[in-house]
Amino acid sequence: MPEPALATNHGPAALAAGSILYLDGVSVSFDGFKALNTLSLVIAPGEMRTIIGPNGAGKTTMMDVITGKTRPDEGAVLFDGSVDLTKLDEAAIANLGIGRKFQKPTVFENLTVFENLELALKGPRRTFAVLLASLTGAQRDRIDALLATIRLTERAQALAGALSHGQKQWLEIGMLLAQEPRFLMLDEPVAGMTDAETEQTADLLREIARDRSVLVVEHDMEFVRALGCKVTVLHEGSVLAEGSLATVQANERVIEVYLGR
Ligand SMILES: Nc1ncnc2c1ncn2[C@@H]1O[C@H](COP(=O)(O)OP(=O)(O)OP(=O)(O)O)[C@@H](O)[C@H]1O
Repeated sequence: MPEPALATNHGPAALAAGSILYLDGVSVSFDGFKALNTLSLVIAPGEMRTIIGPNGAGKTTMMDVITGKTRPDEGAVLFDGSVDLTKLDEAAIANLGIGRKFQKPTVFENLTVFENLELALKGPRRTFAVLLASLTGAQRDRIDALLATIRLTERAQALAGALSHGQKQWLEIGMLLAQEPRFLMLDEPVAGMTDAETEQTADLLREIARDRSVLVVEHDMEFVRALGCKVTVLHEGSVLAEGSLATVQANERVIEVYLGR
């Protein structure tokens, strides 16, 4: 039998094969302005990655492309090595196990913390009728585990509306985790949090990244440092630098972009 044509360990196909998320040469234009400009990025299974970059660098557009909200003009966007996300709608992409947390928490303020998680649990009936049906022991255990992960065990019966801003963010992370995502994106999760909450959020994210890939878009450099993962710097829709936080902070081009020189 002849050898397969792609019997190389180096080409794009090989890079994509071992990845959870693979972006190659992705461009998006709005009225001729390139919000993403041949962006390439590879995230490994189980990896946590932070994306930083000045305002307008393309971070939101990149997440919109991954979740199917925005279609790229060109380029490859593959999930799990081979699933072409540019061919799927937002619901299908969410069903693949790609979760996204927006900056502002969106929890049901008039329900308890427990009920919010109950609603979010993976299942065929994600409606309020779920709250009337009794929980199985396994579902109850799952909610208890989620409460522990998001540090809200003590607040399980509190109304979500009574939580602090940081706790609301954790609850929403718990609601996303309830859907068992394989790849979770978070947009500035610690904006508006106290220092103590920010520190706990870094611990929380490191914990959840043990079982899934996590991408964090962030401006808070202390938080980025606490996450301790590889950092990608976006600028004008492309990758400007990539590496440890110390490496990218020492990069001349990164310094120029951030200081506006
Ligand atoms: N729907 C749109 N129509 C026109 N221009 C857009 C649209 N969405 C984004 N842009 C432009 O594309 C560029 C990249 O925007 P994007 O929101 O992706 O950047 P960002 O890195 O998320 O910035 P920020 O940190 O401010 O949120 C910006 O110049 C923005 O004005």
